[in-house]
Amino acid sequence: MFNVKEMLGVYFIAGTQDCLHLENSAQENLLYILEEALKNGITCFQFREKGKNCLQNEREIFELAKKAQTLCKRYNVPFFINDNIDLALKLKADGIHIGQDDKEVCEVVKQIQGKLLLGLSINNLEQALQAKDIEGIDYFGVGPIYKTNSKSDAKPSVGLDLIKDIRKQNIKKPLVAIGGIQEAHAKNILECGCNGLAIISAITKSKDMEKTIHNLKN
Ligand SMILES: Cc1ncc(COP(=O)(O)OP(=O)(O)O)c(N)n1
Ligand SMILES: Cc1ncsc1CCOP(=O)(O)O
Ligand SMILES: [Mg+2]
Repeated sequence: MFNVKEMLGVYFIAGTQDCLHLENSAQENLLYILEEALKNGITCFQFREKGKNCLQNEREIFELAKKAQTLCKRYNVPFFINDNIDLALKLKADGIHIGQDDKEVCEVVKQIQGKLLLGLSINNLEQALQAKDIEGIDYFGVGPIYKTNSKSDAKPSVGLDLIKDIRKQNIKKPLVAIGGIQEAHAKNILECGCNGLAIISAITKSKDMEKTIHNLKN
């Protein structure tokens, strides 16, 4: 239903913990920022309720995710869940994103039975080589490319070399870069062979969403 390479273009990720800097409640802020981002052309959204100050109550998380999903549906933008496979299946999300420290990827492929698109985080070339032929993985999230303030347990940043190395190995999976990405980085990253940019703070903290998303796309 969605074209994966196109979907990765401007891939926005957020949860309430990323939206504490505005006036209203973090939940209202998240939905407000998400709708602004949708209006201005993000191509994918990942609901990632995680880290310091995130919601703890399962019911609240479910209800908020559902509201975010309804917004994404209105704009025909794919809706992903981070980490929580049960939540993604329950909501009939479009996709799930998992990392190297989450459930083993082949187990996830089996569990989701083709019902969800699947993204896997890649932090080094060995991981990419290991996962390159696994059917059912739709894309790799490669990074952190630069230093990030949005994930306290992020791995050391890898720079653009990892993207170049993955493409030099002729790995064909769609790639989205993540970690510390700002508008000014977009051109360089895409020229290294990435299909898109995954972003938290450059969007949640943007003072001009239209300009930010336009610059990330062009
Ligand atoms: C698109 C995308 N790429 C990478 C990540 C990071 O996933 P992970 O390494 O599992 O870390 P957490 O996000 O779960 O803290 C991502 N979420 N999305
Ligand atoms: C979830 C995640 N995984 C690797 S870096 C990162 C955070 C990206 O956030 P930002 O775009 O604010 O650096
Ligand atoms: Mg994870």
